[in-house]
Amino acid sequence: MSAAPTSGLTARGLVRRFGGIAAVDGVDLDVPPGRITALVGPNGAGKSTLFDCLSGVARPDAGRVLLAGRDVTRLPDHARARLGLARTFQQIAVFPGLTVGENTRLGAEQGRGGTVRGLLGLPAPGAPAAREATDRALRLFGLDAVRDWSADRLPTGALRLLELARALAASPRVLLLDEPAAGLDLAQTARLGSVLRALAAEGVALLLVEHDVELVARLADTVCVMARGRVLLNGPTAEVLADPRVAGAWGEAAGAEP
Ligand SMILES: Nc1ncnc2c1ncn2[C@@H]1O[C@H](COP(=O)(O)OP(=O)(O)OP(=O)(O)O)[C@@H](O)[C@H]1O
Repeated sequence: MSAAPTSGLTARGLVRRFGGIAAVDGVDLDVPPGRITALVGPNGAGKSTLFDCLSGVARPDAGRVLLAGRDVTRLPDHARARLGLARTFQQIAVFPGLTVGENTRLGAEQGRGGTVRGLLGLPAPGAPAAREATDRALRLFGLDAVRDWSADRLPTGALRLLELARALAASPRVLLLDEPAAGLDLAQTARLGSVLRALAAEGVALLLVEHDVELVARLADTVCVMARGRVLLNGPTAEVLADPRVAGAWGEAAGAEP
């Protein structure tokens, strides 16, 4: 087991059971700052359940989650969000009655500005900082032209980008993305890729669940392959993708023994 990094996100010995089934079964994972880590594996491998444990949507039955070196295992999702962890979901979740700009602004207001600054004894970030974070997120995802549209007018791809913009507006230090390219066209996927690389270059720690092999090969620094609740392989992208147990198809990992 590697030493716990002082920043980014770390999981040690995570277990999450549903009845008699361990959906996550003793997972160790490091999501370091400045890197893109991809989490892959066949349907039912436990990827979303692991995301739930990391983001605080679910409480693990055993193990620990560290955010920037701090044990957050018992903190709920909103408290982790204020400490710098943002997450998107497989099912797109935006507020349809609000505009694109208002949805994005919610991310800026729920993000780490408030509590982290508060803990440091600094004043709350205030409207200008939130506006700046909102504007930047909208610009990066090409949504400025539709910022006054009601979110329910957006097609699926743009809705996905809006969810990403809202997560980004929180100025996270750790960003968990559950199938961020689902529903995106080629141009939107390319935009997503360049935004994620830019965030990594700024020092954000990124973890993404992604089924698109080419996107993972192009973007990820490290790939973690899960099967049946366990980590089957974890290492540099090229090495993992060349491993015969993965063989170019995530689904085949299901049949391989660790
Ligand atoms: N709320 C739940 N109640 C009972 N079993 C669950 C629940 N959520 C997940 N599971 C089970 O846990 C296991 C892991 O599911 P999970 O959704 O985490 O896998 P996944 O890798 O994200 O799959 P997919 O790629 O299809 O999203 C599966 O066997 C699933 O049926």
